[in-house]
Amino acid sequence: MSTTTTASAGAPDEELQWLADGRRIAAIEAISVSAMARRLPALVVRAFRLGWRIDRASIALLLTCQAVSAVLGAAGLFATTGTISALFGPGRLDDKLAHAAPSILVIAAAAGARSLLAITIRTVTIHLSPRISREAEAAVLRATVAAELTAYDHAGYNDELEAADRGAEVCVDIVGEAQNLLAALASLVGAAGVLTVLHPALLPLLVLAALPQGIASVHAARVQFLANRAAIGDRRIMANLRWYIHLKRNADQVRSDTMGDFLLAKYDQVGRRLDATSRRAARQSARVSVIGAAASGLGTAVVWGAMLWLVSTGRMSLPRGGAAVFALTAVSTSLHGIVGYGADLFRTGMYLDDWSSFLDTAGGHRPRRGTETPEPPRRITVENLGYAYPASDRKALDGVDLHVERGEILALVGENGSGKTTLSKLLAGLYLPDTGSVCWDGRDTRDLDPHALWRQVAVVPQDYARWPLTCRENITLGQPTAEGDAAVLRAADASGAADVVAKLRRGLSTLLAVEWMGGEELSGGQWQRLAIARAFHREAGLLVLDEPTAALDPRAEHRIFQNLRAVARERAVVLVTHRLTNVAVADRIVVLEDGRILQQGTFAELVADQNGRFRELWDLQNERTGLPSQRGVPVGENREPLQ
Ligand SMILES: Nc1ncnc2c1ncn2[C@@H]1O[C@H](COP(=O)(O)OP(=O)(O)OP(=O)(O)O)[C@@H](O)[C@H]1O
Repeated sequence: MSTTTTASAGAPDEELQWLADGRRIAAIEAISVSAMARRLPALVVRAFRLGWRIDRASIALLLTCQAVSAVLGAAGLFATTGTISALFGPGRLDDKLAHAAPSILVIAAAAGARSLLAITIRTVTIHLSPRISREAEAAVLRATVAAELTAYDHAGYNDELEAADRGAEVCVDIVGEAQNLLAALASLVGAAGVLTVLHPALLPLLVLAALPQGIASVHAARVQFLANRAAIGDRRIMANLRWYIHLKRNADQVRSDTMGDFLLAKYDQVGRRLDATSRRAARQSARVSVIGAAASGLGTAVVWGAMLWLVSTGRMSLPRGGAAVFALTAVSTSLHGIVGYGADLFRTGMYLDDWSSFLDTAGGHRPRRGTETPEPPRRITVENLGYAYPASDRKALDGVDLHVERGEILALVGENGSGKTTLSKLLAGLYLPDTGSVCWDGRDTRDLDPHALWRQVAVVPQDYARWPLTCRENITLGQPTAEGDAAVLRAADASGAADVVAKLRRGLSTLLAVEWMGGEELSGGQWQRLAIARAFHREAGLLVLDEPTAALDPRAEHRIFQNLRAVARERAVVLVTHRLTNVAVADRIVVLEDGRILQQGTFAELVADQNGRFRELWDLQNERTGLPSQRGVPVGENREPLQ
């Protein structure tokens, strides 16, 4: 039994879990209901400010419509009370009707004008909201693109990114909700004025009656938000599982490995965890809402009772009592509106907090490096380099010293996890060292402007991107050189991608995207040829090739390594590969083990070192191919069981 198996025996399997920043979740949970209510004005301002940045005219129009509508609402209500007083007052019926006619006209005109204003407000909001959402999404995209690559390795970053995406999605609602809240507030002011004129005691009573409902609604909104926030992780895991199951790249394995039921069971397991969270939240928010509604119902009964008492004891005349019924209904509708819309706005505001706090977080990962612009490097020097991934307590690289020069091919070899890819990323300035240094012509990568540095870097990563763009754009990456297609075709020729281009329906102009996006699909090796072509096309001083020929056929692979010497003439080339026959092309080979350099030298030197790791790996590879071993012993006669 291996050590690993012994160590893990008896321990329960780890479950899928989404890594979140615990401090942020705790801060969200600590927000009290009263703090939430106090934030409402700030949220309204924020909604309009967001809109203001995008379309000032629309926001100005919305605010004007809102104000005019409020004034008309108050005028209508005044006219209503005037009409009721006239109709219920003493005198002959035709006199009363004549007296009420102007008020009725005002009511009709105000109602008509308010309808028109409501249509205008709705139209402008519909037009404005998606643009706000798009702007919010674009802000998230800009922030992620501008952040350091290491941001993705920090616990909580992906969680916040996810929450920010959700925040950007709901931004579409915020202007509408702020509008509704303002409209309800404006109606309240008008109706409250009328009610106070009728009797000063009614308004405070009504506000008291609505208060419990208000508190309960905001409380329920908070519970709902926290539940949604807590469920983000599980939702994200489910989305990822769905993606793994759907993905065309995995579809054959899901079938041939008969994994469907197993994966669906995993999906279901996370789903049940999610259901439990939602159930808890629904129960909690229902409890709060019931208490709020009961208290509010009781309060409303008290208000109506008070009004009846005022009328029956002659403290308020009957016509005034009739008018007060209207005013009371208007005030209570407005109050309920304020409570409901306020709770909506608050919930959206919390999502918006996620959005803006992610912009801050991503901002926190924005490169803090120098501003010097590097030339294509003549020599890259690595001294005492140490690096550990943020989420790991093990060093991926430790005490590494090496150099690579223009015109030179440096090969990095070593077993899986020995640190080759990490080292190549540090050479390319994608990561910065924790200790020691990486210097381009004597200048520390920490002091260089990152974008200027990356313009001097061409990378073929192990997992290269398959951009849903045209074939030409997949090679130029949207950055054509002055030579245009001539340079594209030259790079395609050197990488073997020219054969691929020749077979495409519209050559370089063919869209390369999965079928459902209207493009042609390539094979894995064809994509890899394009990935190499894009690196050859880039006018960069450092070329990093990380397993660049893993998917290539022998002829294509041969061509790449034949051309590599010519490509290296004007560049420093770093080649990472497990195929040791390919590293014969390198000027120097560095063998890594557990993040440290174990050996370095030329191919001939390393093969000649009978006891070295390179020679061991070389023999193992040759054994498998059945080629005569470099020790001169035919492999077939020297087989030992591989561990
Ligand atoms: N994003 C990451 N977060 C945490 N640890 C990582 C991360 N990427 C790599 N590692 C760890 O760093 C070590 C070096 O990884 P690296 O990818 O550099 O190895 P490699 O030599 O390129 O491996 P391979 O031959 O399999 O490509 C490994 O132990 C790996 O587990």
